[in-house]
Amino acid sequence: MSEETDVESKDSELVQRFLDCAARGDVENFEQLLGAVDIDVKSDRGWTALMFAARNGHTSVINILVQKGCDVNCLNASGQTALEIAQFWNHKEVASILSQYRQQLEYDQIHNYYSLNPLYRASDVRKDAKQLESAKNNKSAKFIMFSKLQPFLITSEEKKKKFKFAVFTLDQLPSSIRETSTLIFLGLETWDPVSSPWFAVDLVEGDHSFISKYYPDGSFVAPFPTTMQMIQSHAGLFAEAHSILCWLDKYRFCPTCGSKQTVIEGGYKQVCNNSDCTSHKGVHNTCYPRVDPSLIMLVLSPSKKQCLLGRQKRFPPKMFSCLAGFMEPGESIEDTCRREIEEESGVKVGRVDYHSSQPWPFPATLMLGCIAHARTETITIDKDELEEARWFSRAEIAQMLAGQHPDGLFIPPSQAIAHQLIKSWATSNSANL
Ligand SMILES: NC(=O)c1ccc[n+]([C@@H]2O[C@H](COP(=O)([O-])OP(=O)(O)OC[C@H]3O[C@@H](n4cnc5c(N)ncnc54)[C@H](O)[C@@H]3O)[C@@H](O)[C@H]2O)c1
Ligand SMILES: [Mg+2]
Ligand SMILES: [Mg+2]
Ligand SMILES: [Mg+2]
Ligand SMILES: [Zn+2]
Repeated sequence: MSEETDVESKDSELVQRFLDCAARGDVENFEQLLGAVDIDVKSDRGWTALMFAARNGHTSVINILVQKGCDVNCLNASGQTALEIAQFWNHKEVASILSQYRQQLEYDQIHNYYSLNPLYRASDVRKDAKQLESAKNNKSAKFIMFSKLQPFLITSEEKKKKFKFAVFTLDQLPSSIRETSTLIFLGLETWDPVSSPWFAVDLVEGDHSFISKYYPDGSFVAPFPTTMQMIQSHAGLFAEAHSILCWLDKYRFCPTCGSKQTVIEGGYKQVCNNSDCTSHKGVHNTCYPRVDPSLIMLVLSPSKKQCLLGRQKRFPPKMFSCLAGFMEPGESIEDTCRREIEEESGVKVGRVDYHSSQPWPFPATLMLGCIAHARTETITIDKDELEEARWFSRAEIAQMLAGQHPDGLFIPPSQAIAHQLIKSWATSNSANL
């Protein structure tokens, strides 16, 4: 047996034991295996530990898994969730726990990567200087670190090959850091005003040895593409923190009069220090963080049998994706979608249906995902934007999704909304699509 297959078989043995402990409700052995395998690892039939525990009504295993941040929404090969399994086998207590999590995640909606931020943003707390100050001194406050717009990440022990933030507590944070750094108020853990507040710390130059003291294996990383491999809840925290920090970094001076600004409201607002500045009068949106709406669309052919994908020059070779473009002032979602498709491909679009959205925090794009229904088929590409664009059949998309396209063509990974748009069409039975 080669070394590699040896490692693989040890891994699969661990996975088997892990799933087996979940199925039997063997909490003691299950907890011991938690750090050794991916918490969402699946059996051959696509069953996770959560599903096995749900099948047999093991409430204690379910509680451990949900608290560790397992994927509650995941589907097995028959398309069932753990909640549906618990309901089917009439395990009421398990079903009640899982449905609470389902509500928290507003699970019936599609949640794209970077959008699962678990915090309550509590704008009332950040707007009240007194409450904000007491949140900063709350003994249960949590702090995540950034330096020069790079997040400080560690590998996740629950989900192998994934990253997460190193989370610091108040007593681990040198008081000098709190005085010199900007603290971004990210939100509270629950609606309860006394629950743990979370902050992102933008570290300035200086002695950061406290970081490596607590997390010697962590590092500051370039956000893209590493943050595409984070546990989902932390990807949501990253999206919030990174967009705000990029805004504070680039908009230091008042856009109205050019004076220096002061950061208030936990990083969510900047005020101009010039008392004569007109930004102090009336409603001014220049002092709030920006979000740039952008459309991304899967265009379906008039027969609905094909979809349109394109390649930008900067894409990795053989990757095709949905067409996309920024919204311009005074446009509706539908207007932007029709204009960008016609500009980039020459295809004329009729109806536009909204699908789902995704924060794209590089620095602050909001991707609005749509299904667009083409009225014409002829393609004339805009060479500045695209290298190639063509129609793909459902069968060809299925090959790309499975990584089995004969020419090696592929689509972006599941974390990209483009992937979700393409997949939902390729796997849908709806006559409308
Ligand atoms: N997730 C995906 O699969 C996927 C695929 C394609 C594009 N995208 C994203 O969609 C977004 C828009 O797509 P695009 O680049 O094709 O847009 P686009 O087709 O509008 O062309 C980009 C050009 O738009 C202009 N522009 C107008 N407003 C802008 C703004 N607010 N910020 C930056 N540039 C602006 C710039 O000149 C830029 O070069 C980008 O953020 C891109 O990263 C995502
Ligand atoms: Mg364009
Ligand atoms: Mg474009
Ligand atoms: Mg454009
Ligand atoms: Zn000003």
